[in-house]
Amino acid sequence: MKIAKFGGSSVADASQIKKVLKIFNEDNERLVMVVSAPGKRFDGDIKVTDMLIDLYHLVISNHPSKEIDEQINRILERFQLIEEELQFQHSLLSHFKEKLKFHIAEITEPARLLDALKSSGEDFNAELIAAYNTEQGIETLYMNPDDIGLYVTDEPGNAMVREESFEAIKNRLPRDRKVIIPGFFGVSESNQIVTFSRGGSDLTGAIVARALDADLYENYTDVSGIFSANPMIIPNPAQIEELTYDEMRELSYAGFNVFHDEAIAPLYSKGIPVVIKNTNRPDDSGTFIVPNRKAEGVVGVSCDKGFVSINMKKYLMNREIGFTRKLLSILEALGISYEHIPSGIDNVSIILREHQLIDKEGLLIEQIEKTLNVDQLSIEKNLAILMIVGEGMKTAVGTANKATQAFRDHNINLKMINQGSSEISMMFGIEEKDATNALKAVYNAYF
Ligand SMILES: Nc1ncnc2c1ncn2[C@@H]1O[C@H](COP(=O)(O)OP(=O)(O)O)[C@@H](O)[C@H]1O
Ligand SMILES: N[C@@H](CC(=O)OP(=O)(O)O)C(=O)O
Repeated sequence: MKIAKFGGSSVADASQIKKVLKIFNEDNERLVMVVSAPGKRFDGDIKVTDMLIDLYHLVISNHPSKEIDEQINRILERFQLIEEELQFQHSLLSHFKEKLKFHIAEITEPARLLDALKSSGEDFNAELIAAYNTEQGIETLYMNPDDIGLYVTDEPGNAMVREESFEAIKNRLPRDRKVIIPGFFGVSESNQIVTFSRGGSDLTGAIVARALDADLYENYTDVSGIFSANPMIIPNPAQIEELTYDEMRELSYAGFNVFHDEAIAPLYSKGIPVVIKNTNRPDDSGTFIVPNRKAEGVVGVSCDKGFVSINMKKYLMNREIGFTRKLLSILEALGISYEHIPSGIDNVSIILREHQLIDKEGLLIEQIEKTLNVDQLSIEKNLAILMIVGEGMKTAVGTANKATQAFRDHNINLKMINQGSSEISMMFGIEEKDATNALKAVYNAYF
């Protein structure tokens, strides 16, 4: 059995939806399909998820109801166009309008309202596509996360799957009919809609694949696989045939947003392979993501912005037992997670995503000063992290050389280097302003 997830670009309009349904219907192994909200149809278009977020802001800032209604209509027009172009007979538009109005009228807590509205793009699309497929003669069930038992933690906008979901989904999903599920959200213990982080429909697909012990998780998008670098920055980058789970996780975490960095986690224990494929060119072989592979050298280079480094220096830090534990306790108490901790004998830095510090920067600094008594403390913002990744790096000699030489040749100031113990990735901290040049220089050094 295969689980197929189709991203926003694959379900952005009627012609894309027809391609998607052709792929879904032509293979009986494809029992379950997960869909995103309609994405961008052209450069400059707005994703339905972003239109829903705008709707939330209008509601929450008490804009006149006329403006709120206009935004609701703009969102419904996307679905109306899809219905018209599909020549769909049983319009769902008034039902969708009622659902949006219901969320706005009933949900008072802002973070809850945001998640309920944000989830609606996926929810409406799944219901519409399932009804259309049924109308075309292929009985297709729409099942939402509540129906299938996709239970998540209660962290608005950043949910994680709860363990009991796998058993529930396995028991509740029928095997005798095609099913379409909206991606991107689950339900919490208190029965609230909670979304994953952005791009999270990939996670829904992975969760369903694990629950049904699928043979393959197919992730359809608008490119024919994963490239060695972001194609928006590097023209015609080399395509990757096969990646390991660990390589994918490292690369997607640091900027390969073609696949959500947390979507590998549910697949690990069962070793379910993933293939990234192109809805517009379904016969292209795509990129496989597998538990293990024979690897040589560097497979990909990625770069992501928006990092902060909190740098601490204290003379004889290496002799102070418990220093790092106290530091990590401060982060834990403030609910902050970190990405890297490069350190020296008398200094340590914590690398964080900048958004983690919203509303917490002052408190964090205060706590560090009060508890750790450091000699120097500074915050460096606007950092980018460039990663080179490849299982083959474990055995290759001189890998770092090429990158550092590329930085030197392009006059790029290297702020830090870190290699994890798994030796499949190397991280370079640079200034955000250098990110594009650095990626180009390092890509050319390896490929
Ligand atoms: N290394 C990479 N390989 C392939 N695509 C990449 C890579 N890095 C970034 N991308 C971008 O990811 C896009 C697909 O992801 P996304 O926009 O989330 O698609 P979808 O709408 O299918 O969810 C591609 O169009 C491409 O521009
Ligand atoms: N629609 C959501 C979730 C998602 O996964 O979308 P996509 O498959 O288009 O990346 C978002 O824009 O974040």
